[in-house]
Amino acid sequence: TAAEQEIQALQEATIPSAESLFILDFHFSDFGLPEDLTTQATIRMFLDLNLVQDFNIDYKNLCQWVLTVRRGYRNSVPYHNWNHALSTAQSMFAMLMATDQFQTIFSRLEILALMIATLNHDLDHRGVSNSYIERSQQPLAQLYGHSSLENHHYNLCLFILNNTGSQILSGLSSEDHRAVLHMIKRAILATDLTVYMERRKEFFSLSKKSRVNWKSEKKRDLLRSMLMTASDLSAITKPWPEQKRIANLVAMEFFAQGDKEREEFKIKPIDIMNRENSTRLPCMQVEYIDDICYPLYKAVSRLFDTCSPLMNGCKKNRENWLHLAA
Ligand SMILES: C=CCCOc1ncc(C(=C)O)cc1-c1nc2c(CC)[n+](C3CN(CC)C3)[nH]c2c(=O)[nH]1
Repeated sequence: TAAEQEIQALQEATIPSAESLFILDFHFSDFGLPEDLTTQATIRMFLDLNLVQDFNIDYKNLCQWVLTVRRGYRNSVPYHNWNHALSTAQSMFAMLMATDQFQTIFSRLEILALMIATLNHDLDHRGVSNSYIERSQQPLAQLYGHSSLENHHYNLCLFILNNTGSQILSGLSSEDHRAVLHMIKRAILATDLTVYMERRKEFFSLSKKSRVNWKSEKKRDLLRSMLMTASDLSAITKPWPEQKRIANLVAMEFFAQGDKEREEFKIKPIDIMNRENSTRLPCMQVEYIDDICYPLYKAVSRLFDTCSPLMNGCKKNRENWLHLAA
């Protein structure tokens, strides 16, 4: 079948180096990257983090797993699609590869969990938020209640990992298997912005300490969650042409939800989802950066200065949006 041929082609492909794919760069953009190179870039990340070797991952299973995860995203959705999943995983990869401290703070199993979680964190996203799902009483809301979407993303991640032919965790001991699934679930649920807003205060105070004892599992869990959000929102740190392009995709998706909310629920959508506010998009972006993004990148950069390109990119985009808002 076509799927089997695609797995075969990926399995036989010579995977380009990280340098030639620019996946070590914080300013990486997958814009224009052909689809088959996006799957090869994912394989390259797993290879260069030594995960294939450390966890005895069968290479054919890894290829099938990557292709199945890619197919799990809807290309009908402007922003929350495979490209967003890949960029999120690449941001995590760039931070992990740039920061020696992460190699000592995190175990190999934690690195594996973060890479699986970033790639799977928005699986089957429909381009609408939790609040829309809950209001429209979609089955997902009945099924999962709060963080309904993130629970759905995790369950699909689990489904693919259990699928014959894509069981990349089959080489793990049962203890490691249980531990990595727990960390993957925590990491995916951490990408719900409400969870991030609840937990970030503790992280910000940690970032002001001169020294942090990362031996504590509680602190490492918090750090993993914050790095998930830093990766998830990393488009806000990209060079202006890329940020502008992404903002248009996000706006398309948000305004489409706003239109549906007006149509189906006869309600006025929130500001960022209200197409009538599109002229105020720049100043909404400045607010978004000030309230949600910049404080996170500042805290991460304070703890790990190798990640400061994320903070600087975010600061630069604030200036760019402010200039447009004037
Ligand atoms: C209409 C949207 C304009 C474009 O918006 C964007 N463009 C680009 C990026 C990016 C990451 O590069 C991000 C955004 C962007 N994303 C936003 C999100 C989801 C992460 N929220 C949540 C929902 N709200 C709670 C109610 C907080 N507000 C946002 C915003 O104002 N802008």
